[in-house]
Amino acid sequence: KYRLYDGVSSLLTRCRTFKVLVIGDSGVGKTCLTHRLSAGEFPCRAEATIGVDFRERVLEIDGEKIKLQLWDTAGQERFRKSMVQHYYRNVHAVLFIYDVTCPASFIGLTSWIEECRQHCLGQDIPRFLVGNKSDLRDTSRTNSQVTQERATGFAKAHGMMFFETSAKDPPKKCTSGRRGEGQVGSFKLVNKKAEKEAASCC
Ligand SMILES: Nc1nc2c(ncn2[C@@H]2O[C@H](COP(=O)(O)OP(=O)(O)OP(=O)(O)O)[C@@H](O)[C@H]2O)c(=O)[nH]1
Repeated sequence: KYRLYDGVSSLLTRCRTFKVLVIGDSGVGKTCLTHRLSAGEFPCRAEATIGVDFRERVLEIDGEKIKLQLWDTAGQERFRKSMVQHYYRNVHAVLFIYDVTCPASFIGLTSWIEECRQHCLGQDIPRFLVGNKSDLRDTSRTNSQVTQERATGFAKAHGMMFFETSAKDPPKKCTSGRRGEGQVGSFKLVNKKAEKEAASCC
């Protein structure tokens, strides 16, 4: 039986939900990143996503509880198929993920941008470029990796905020607790202009 108490308590616990779409080539680490964001740890094993997996993270921003609903989508075409149109419905933000040690996954971003265009994703929807696996970055082998300069230029050209991170070994959190100082949670902001924008939006 539905009681008044249940109604009031569900009203009190309800919070605004934001749908965040996570896209990128297969193997770039979408599952591991969303797992890190929701559970705070690197999963002990990750299998190829089929269709979509959902994870959640509740944040408190300026005293208000906000729920991020992370849509971890399959990078492999054969596991996406007819579901794609559902991914793009009522999206609040998109994370474009690539692997910093895999230039092909960076080049592949153009087809993910094209997919967004085909599904009429509005230009007003915030887009974030995320270079994952920074723990594997080898500074002596810049040719076989995606440099931060290259990614910064790409992000600027496509109106995205750019972060580099590692689901496995994330950069240390900002200790001062203030925003816009180069890090947002365990994501490291690379673009200075974006840094200012982040200070005003999160
Ligand atoms: N070293 C390192 N390995 C990572 C990191 N993130 C993911 N991996 C590894 O990369 C592989 C692929 O990770 P997934 O999270 O399954 O990749 P995905 O993008 O979800 O792949 P699909 O589901 O096929 O689209 C796994 O072996 C992970 O352990 C990271 O930050 N650092």
